[in-house]
Amino acid sequence: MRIERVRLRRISLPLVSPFRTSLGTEYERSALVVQVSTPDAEGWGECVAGADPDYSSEYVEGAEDVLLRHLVPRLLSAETVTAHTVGPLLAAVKGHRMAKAALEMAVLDAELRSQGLSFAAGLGAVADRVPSGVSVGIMDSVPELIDAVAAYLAQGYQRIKLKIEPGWDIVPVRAVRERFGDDTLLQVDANAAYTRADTRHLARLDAFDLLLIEQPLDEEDLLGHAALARGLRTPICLDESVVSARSAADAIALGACHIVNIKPGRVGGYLEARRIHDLCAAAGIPVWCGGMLETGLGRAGNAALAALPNFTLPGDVSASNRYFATDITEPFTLQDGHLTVPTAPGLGVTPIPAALDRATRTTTELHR
Ligand SMILES: CC(=O)N[C@@H](Cc1ccc2ccccc2c1)C(=O)O
Ligand SMILES: [Mg+2]
Repeated sequence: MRIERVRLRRISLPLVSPFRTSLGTEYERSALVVQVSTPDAEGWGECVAGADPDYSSEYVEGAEDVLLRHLVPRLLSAETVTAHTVGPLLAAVKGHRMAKAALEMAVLDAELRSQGLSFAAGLGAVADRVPSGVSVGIMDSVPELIDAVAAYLAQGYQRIKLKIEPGWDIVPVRAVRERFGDDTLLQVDANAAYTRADTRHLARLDAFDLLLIEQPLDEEDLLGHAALARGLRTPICLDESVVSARSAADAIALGACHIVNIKPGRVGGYLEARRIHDLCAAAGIPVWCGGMLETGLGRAGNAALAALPNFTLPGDVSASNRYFATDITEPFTLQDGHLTVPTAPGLGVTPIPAALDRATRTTTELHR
């Protein structure tokens, strides 16, 4: 395909409720929507970088700058581009995986739409719906947490993930386990808030029969996670540490993780996400699809990815209304605890022009 024009929209969507993690509290989602125009089709992508470089080194202004200055020009000057050649075309630019992922996603969307193929068909989905889990933030009190979890379970969420940090871990996890019983699927996510010195403290979580503990230590501390894995019964899951298929292979070989949270934006795109899925399947490591407070665009791609065979644990692909009162696409809704995998060509969803315009703060476009 020949890329004629690329449009970047900085958008902002208010969150239905503040979302607090060990990284801080978010009140709105600032994101970047990428639109690629080719003679055959339009393609849509979403950059998952947050407002601040706290989850990873990327942040939305930086992503916008590297796209405009270094990434988009490389695609506009190429004679033809396919989703599989985006990675090699951009390889000379180091890092910036979330920015690259957004561009590859838009090219993949345009390519699949022009072929009349859905993301699910293109990626190799084997299910037409996926079980939906939910990520629950740190709250001001345990009673508030219990009320929030009760509401999500009533909506049908099949798995509860609690954000934890030092000072908010054992007590809230015990309260949720005791209030909602042993059959509730429960896991925690520390966003790297602990250190190796916390091993004995984190081992106290073994009492609560958790599915996993996600990213307890610093993203670069693979040996620390391997040592922690030897000190805990609860399986270790990595998120921030897994930035590519190579880093997934290294983490698994070092015994640093038993489970992987796959996020297409964090690893450079849906094609690398599938490589990690395949590598983990070969290694007997189950995976699940993480969330980055995506709009319906990223949510559509993630629902398709989560339908691949080794995604055997419920992911954080929640309904749109977990985060947004109004999405920029038709909302994803929970049906019997599942999200339906889109079947229309490409992502299967497109932004609703009025909603996209309302959320748009700035638009920049580059032509050939
Ligand atoms: C659903 C979930 O827990 N997501 C991330 C954390 C997270 C939380 C808030 C975010 C806000 C803006 C951008 C990225 C963000 C990532 C995680 O699994 O670790
Ligand atoms: Mg996480």
